[in-house]
Formats: sequence, structure tokens, C-alpha cells
Amino acid sequence: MKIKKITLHLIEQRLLSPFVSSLGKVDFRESILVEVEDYDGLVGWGEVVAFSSPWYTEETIKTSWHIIEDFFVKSLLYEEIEHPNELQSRFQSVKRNQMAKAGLEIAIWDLYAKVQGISLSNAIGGTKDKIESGVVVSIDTFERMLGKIQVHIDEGYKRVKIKIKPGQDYEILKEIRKVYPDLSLMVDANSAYTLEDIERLRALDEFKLMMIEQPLAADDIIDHAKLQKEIMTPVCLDESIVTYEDARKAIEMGSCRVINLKIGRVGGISEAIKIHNLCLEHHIPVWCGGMLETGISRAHNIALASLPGFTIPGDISASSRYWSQDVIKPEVIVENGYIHVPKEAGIGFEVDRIRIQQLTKMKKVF
Ligand SMILES: O=C(O)CCC(=O)c1ccccc1C(=O)O
Ligand SMILES: [Mg+2]
Repeated sequence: MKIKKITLHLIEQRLLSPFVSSLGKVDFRESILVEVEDYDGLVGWGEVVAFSSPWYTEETIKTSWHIIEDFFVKSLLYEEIEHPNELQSRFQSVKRNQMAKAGLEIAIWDLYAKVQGISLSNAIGGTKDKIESGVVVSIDTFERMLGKIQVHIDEGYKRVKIKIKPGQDYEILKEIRKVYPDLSLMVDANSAYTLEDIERLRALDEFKLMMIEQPLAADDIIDHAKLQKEIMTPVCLDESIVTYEDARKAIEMGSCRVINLKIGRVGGISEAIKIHNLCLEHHIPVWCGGMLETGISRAHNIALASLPGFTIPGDISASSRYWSQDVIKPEVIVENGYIHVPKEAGIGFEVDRIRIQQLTKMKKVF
């Protein structure tokens, strides 16, 4: 493959309903869509999942644009690339900035699969033709949270994750379990607790949660290991796992029993596959996290989640969960709790250029 042209599209959409976690609220979502084109006119699509402000990780839309434009574009254009796995070493001179790296890397994975004429799922060794879909319920009043859970159960979702924080945890879970004693239920704290809260977190054991996601600091694996010894609920790490090395150390330390994998957070599909393989070896289940993404990143998530180690339904929901109209055709739909893994070449969805144009705030061609 040789890349002839790279286009960055900055788009903005309003979420159908605000997303609220312990870290704050998101109403509007900016995204950078990355388009790479080779000399045969084949096009690969990627997405940078950083947010407009650095509330979830340190990257932002602006920092990732800067990193891509000023450090990566020149080193990729007109260069022979045999396989997307090479990109990790090409990106090595830039520390971290995983979401900027991932945005480009996944576009080149899509292009690579299209050049081979195979689906992205196939290209990465996916084994499933459908994946289980889970959904996330934001922090809200108990009444509205319970109402949303019922809506999502009716929509067929296989698993519900609710966002929690101190004071919005035990009581809401008690209410949920009264109505849904057998629901596949998990919680995500986005680092809202410390080791001082061990008693409070141990109290959640009675709810038989599938896991508690990222209860402690985003950069911690030591305190999570201490916490895991004190509670029965499996600890899942999200923010703490940014590289393969983070995953290796967390597993060795006993910091978690489950890992949430996000392509953007770990710098691309190649790194995500390595972490997946490590987890398979160590019998650590993985699942695919969500980033309030457009259909492009969602399509990459679907391909990733078709790997055999993804044994827990991910935060991969339908396009209509957040968007009035997605940027891909057809949109992602959930049927009886499953999402079909496309067999068409690359990500397996058409990108809707007219929709992208409607949403574009800025565009640059290299
Ligand atoms: O896909 C969803 O609906 C929400 C996924 C989610 O929880 C999330 C969304 C944006 C940033 C961080 C997180 C998280 O998993 O912590
Ligand atoms: Mg999380």
C-alpha cells in the first residue's frame, strides 16, 4: 500500500441524550474522521475518539489534530506500507498520544482489508459472525435510570452498565436489583473512589455485579490490586490500560479480573490484538468499550469484538443510541441483542459523505 492522500474531517453532532458519568456531562460530540486513499483510489476510514476537552484522557480533538498533522502525515504519505502492524514502529518517536495514533492506524487497517478484498474482522482473525451488544445508562434520577433500563431491555440489549459515583451507587443498585434480580448488570465509576471507600465498595458485592469498572485512579494498578483482594466483585480496568505493558503488569499484580479494550485508548488495532491475545493466555475476559463514537469507529469496534477473547457483551450499541443520523450506511442495528459482523470488504459499511459534509466544521487535505 502507498498512501496518496490523507483527509481529516472535523465534525460535530449533538448527542440524542446527554452522557453523564462521575467525570461530568457530554452534550455535543466533536470527532475527527480520518480518510486515507491509495494510488488505486481505494479509501480507508478511521476516527480519532479524543474528546473536545481532556476529561477522560489527556488528549483532545486539537492535540490529536496537531499530532497527526505535524508528526504523522509526512511520514506516511507516499511511503510503502506492507502491513498495518508496521505503523507502531513508525509512530514510536511520538510518546503516547494513543488516540491520534489509533485514528490513523485504523484507517490504514480498513484500507489494508479493502486491498485484500476481505472484511476487517477477517483481516484481524475474527471468528464470530455476530457479537453481543450491551448498553450504558448515564447517572440521572433513579426514576429516569430505571425507565431507561426498561427501554434498553425491551430493545433487546444483553447487558446493562450503569455509571456510578459515591452517593449514587448502593441505593440505585438496590432499586435496580429489586426490579431486575437476574439482569446482567455492571457498573463504571470512572475513578470516583479511593481506597478509603473499601467498605462502600464491598457493600456492592451483594448485587452480584458482573464487574466494577475503573473504581480507582486512572493511572493506578497498585491500589486496584489491594481493592480486588478486599471485594468479591471482579475489578475491570479501563483508563489504567493504555499499552500492552500496562495490561501485562496489571494481570501480574492481580489488579483486575477483566479488561475493557478500547482501540483509541491503546493506540490502535495492532496493540488491541496483542492485549487480547495476552488476556486469552491468562484467562482474563475482555470486552470492547465505547467512546460515544460515530459509525466509523463503531464498525472497527464490531470487527475487534469478533475476536474469540471477547466473551462479555461490550459497550457497542446501535447507531440510534446516540445519533439522529449516523455517518455510515446501513446504520448499526441491534437485533435480539446481537450486532451482525459485516462480511463486506474493510469495515463493511458505506460512509455517507453527504452526512459528513452536513456535520463538518473543518476539513484539511494532505
Ligand atoms: O458507549 C457508551 O454508551 C458509553 C461508554 C462509556 O462508558 C464511556 C464513554 C466515553 C468515555 C468513557 C467511557 C467509559 O467507558 O468510561
Ligand atoms: Mg469506563
